[in-house]
Amino acid sequence: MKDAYLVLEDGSCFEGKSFGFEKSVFGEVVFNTAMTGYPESLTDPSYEGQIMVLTYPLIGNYGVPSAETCSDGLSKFMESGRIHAEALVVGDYSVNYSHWNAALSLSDWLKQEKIAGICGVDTRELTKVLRGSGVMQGRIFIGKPESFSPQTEYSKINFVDKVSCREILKYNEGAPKKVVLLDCGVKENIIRCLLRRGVEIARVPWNYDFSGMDFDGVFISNGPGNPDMCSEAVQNIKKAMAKEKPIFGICMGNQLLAKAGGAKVYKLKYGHRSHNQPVRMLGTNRCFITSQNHGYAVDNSSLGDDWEVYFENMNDGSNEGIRHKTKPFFSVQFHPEAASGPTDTEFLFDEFVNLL
Ligand SMILES: NC(=O)CC[C@H](N)C(=O)O
Repeated sequence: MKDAYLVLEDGSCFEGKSFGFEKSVFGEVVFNTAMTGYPESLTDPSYEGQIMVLTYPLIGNYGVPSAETCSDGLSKFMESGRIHAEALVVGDYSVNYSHWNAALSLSDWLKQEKIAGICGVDTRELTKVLRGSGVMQGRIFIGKPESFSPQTEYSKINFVDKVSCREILKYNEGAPKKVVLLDCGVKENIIRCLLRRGVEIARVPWNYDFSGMDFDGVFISNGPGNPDMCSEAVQNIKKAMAKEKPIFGICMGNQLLAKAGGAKVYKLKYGHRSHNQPVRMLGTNRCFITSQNHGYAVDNSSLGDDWEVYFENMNDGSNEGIRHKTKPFFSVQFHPEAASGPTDTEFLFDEFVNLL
């Protein structure tokens, strides 16, 4: 294994060994504290442009499932057709793996997908740096480290345009209820969750003006990067709101619906990326443990009078969802589809489909 380094924009340097594809890449360095789920997280399009650091020390021990797809083109086990993270940074890489569903090792998968990976890094120490200073950009070097200063700002790149579908894709055609799915980089388990509830889906590109389509409801997906880069989507969501049909959004979908309702988003210091984020449904004592992956959040103080906070994060009080006071529009910042993570909030898909 070659020596490999992660150099952060503040100059800190972490040394490890390359266990993935040998290439120098850069990205926004973010940490995820989940204990499992690296196949799903790596293929989550919301990680486009980011270097993923896993704090759980033992990674790779259950291998990676196969990339096989179903007849509708959706992946059987992954969240999209490829790895989206720019690189993976772990503590102990487990060379031996064992799982009923494993098809190959994590190392072989990274090499096959041409994604850099470093192991042997004290990822908890690295996480303390990111928690202290906030997320920052970093670069992976193979062989010997150099100094690094980012050329482009993460927040100025339209990553959604890189991961959204290019043409309309239909699923379960002919079903009685039709959902337009605005694809900002949708995780495939969201599509599976909707299909299990018997709806037809028209998956449209992130900037497609779907307002003239025939639909019973709109779903706004998760997606990478800064929601302020998606103003075309916000305009089209505003047009859809005028029709007063049900709208449900997840993660980026929460941020875009909030923006369409006139609210603002801001960047969190180091985001929420884990399987154990506690959220409370406002106005109740119902708490749920949720799976999350986001760096931006809706500013509650900017919500208009027609809107209310639906969920709040019990760690830091930040917004975890919004709801219109009189119309069937709601969205959440966490991931009710899980994949990976707890499934406590999957009932939100039922609420959406029941409204159609
Ligand atoms: N998973 C997501 O949809 C993330 C939304 C947005 N890119 C953020 O980081 O906040």
